[in-house]
Amino acid sequence: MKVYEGKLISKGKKYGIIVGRFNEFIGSKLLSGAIDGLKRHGVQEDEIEIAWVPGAFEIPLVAKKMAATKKYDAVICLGAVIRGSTSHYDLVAGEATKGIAHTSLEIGLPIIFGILTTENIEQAIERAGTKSGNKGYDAATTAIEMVNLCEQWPNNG
Ligand SMILES: Nc1c(NC[C@H](O)[C@H](O)[C@H](O)CO)[nH]c(=O)[nH]c1=O
Ligand SMILES: CC(=O)[C@@H](O)COP(=O)(O)O
Repeated sequence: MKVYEGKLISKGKKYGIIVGRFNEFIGSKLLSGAIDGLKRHGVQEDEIEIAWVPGAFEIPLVAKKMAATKKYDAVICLGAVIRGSTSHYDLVAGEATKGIAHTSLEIGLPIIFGILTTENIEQAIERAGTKSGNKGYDAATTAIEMVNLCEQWPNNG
């Protein structure tokens, strides 16, 4: 029986990070967590490139542009969509999710979903480096694992 696994160590791989500026104080904590997660698993500073976008809705387009360059082995998407009092939350969260999934499948590159979608600010704070960990860090380790896993079936989209 052959079992495929992606190791949690990075050597010579490049990572693009996209972070939404909306709810910036959460986004910047996710970004710090992601950088920490990459560096702790062997990624060098010059192997990381970061793009800030206005909000989560803009993340898929920039993910597609970054992925299309073939310069990165994975792209990590970070942001925080926090429910307000209108239907805006569902639209922004839904489009960001769909866009990221679609782009990842279309281009055949790991594009990691590290966007918080929370009912309130407390839930977001809990997931941005307090009691529920840091989802940016988790997104970084997911990216490394997926890069190593996907390398086992090269050049087939
Ligand atoms: N409400 C949130 C947004 N809204 C902004 C959109 O993402 C977008 O920038 C705007 O509609 C212009 O196209 N973005 C978040 O990331 N988080 C939110 O809670
Ligand atoms: C998730 C959002 O878009 C949110 O900030 C919008 O809040 P509201 O629905 O109260 O306009």
